Amino acid sequence: MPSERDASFTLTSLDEGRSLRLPNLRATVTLPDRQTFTAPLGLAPLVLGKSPECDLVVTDPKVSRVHCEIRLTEQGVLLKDIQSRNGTFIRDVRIVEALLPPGVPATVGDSMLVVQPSGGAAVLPLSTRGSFGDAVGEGLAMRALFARLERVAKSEETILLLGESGTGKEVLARSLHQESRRAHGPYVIVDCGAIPSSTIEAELFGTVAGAATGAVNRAGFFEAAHQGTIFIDEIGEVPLEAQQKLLRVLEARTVRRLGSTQERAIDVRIVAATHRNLKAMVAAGKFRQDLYFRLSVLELQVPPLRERREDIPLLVERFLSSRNPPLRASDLPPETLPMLMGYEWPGNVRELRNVIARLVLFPELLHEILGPAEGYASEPTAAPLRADEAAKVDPEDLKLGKLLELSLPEAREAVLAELERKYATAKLRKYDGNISRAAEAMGVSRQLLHRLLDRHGIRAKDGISESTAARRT
Ligand SMILES: Nc1ncnc2c1ncn2[C@@H]1O[C@H](COP(=O)(O)OP(=O)(O)OP(=O)(O)O)[C@@H](O)[C@H]1O
Repeated sequence: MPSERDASFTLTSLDEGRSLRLPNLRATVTLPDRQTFTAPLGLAPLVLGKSPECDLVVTDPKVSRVHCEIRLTEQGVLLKDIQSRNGTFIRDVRIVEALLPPGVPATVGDSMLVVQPSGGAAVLPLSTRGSFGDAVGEGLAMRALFARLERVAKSEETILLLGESGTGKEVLARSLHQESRRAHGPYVIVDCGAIPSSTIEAELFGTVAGAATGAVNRAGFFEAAHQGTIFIDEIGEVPLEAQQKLLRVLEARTVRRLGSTQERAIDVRIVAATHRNLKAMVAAGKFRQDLYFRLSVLELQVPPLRERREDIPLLVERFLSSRNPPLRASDLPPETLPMLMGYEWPGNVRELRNVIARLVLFPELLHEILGPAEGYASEPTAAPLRADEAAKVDPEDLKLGKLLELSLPEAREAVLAELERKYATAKLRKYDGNISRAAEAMGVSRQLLHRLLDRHGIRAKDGISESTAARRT
């Protein structure tokens, strides 16, 4: 049996930190009836549990929905219980967090978990920089991603960025453009989640006068991106019919404006992104397989923030230093960083950026902001006030606290921003994350709601389970 420090069981840094030896490991769970569940363990940790959202789904009734996490580290395989009901055990000792020696069984529910090498190791190049364009990150996961981006930036290949909402796909796409040979050309962003499906083709490919009622001669986003880069965000939202035209553009590198027969040659580098599991959408008939294959030649996974907590201090410094006047982490209360490091970050880096902006104004809200009442996993808050009830609120009851230290315009903006955030969160919760229904109930357009969610780092509930699955596919 290999020793606990055997390199076949640890992440090992090579070439003075320029590459990483990644052993080929598998985690296998055997149920009492000998049924087995298995999954490869790579740089991304595996979450084990009964929930279909887990990476290693185990049907043992004594295993919790989310039971434990298995993570490969420089010290070995780290097994961490995630507050499971029946506990996680190594050699009959209940553990909170412990290194799991190779081949040694751990117990989860009535089942046995073993992690073992299964073939040769891979060597992953690591970036020696802690950034790629505007994106920062110094943990192994981001340095491995930056190394791949550095290599593909100069190529002309289409790139597909996958990852949960707020992980940084847009900032990476923009950085790819800046690091590419097209840096002096246009960079055009198309947010397919914010464009109504009825107009998406006109927006992408352009129109000629008379193509439809009121149509004018207009170039689409592809033409606008000529000699530059087009970033197609939320590509999973593109309707099937438009997907077919998109595939044709990707293959022929020509566009035909709606209503025209003329093909126009375009010279565009395509970067697409989605928080959805495109493979699952292909299986469900919602995304064309040929388009997926065309896009996924270079598929890069952007890890969620909870899997790279080591990047949090650097990101906090980045967000604070870009304020006016610039701040440092030491300007925040001392318990801030440990609390930020311990939070789950369902809205990822976007949520971190917004939390920092709020903490700068209201540091005393630390516990309220990062407490269990936030995020969609939490219970709904009390029903919002009706307009007639709101009118009865006595202004004398409002706690002004820190607001009194601000100018009136700043205080007004801070209060309105907070109201907007809580209102949108409550409405989305009520409509189970359905943007269209929430927007309708709020009396605003879907586009405005998208912008509002973006501003506050709120994540719509739809797609959460898909995106969790997307990390592993
Ligand atoms: N590694 C990073 N370094 C610095 N800033 C980052 C990083 N990742 C994300 N951000 C910031 O977090 C915010 C959200 O990032 P971004 O919009 O790129 O996420 P996204 O994955 O494209 O989200 P969505 O899927 O919702 O469109 C932006 O303000 C971005 O600048």
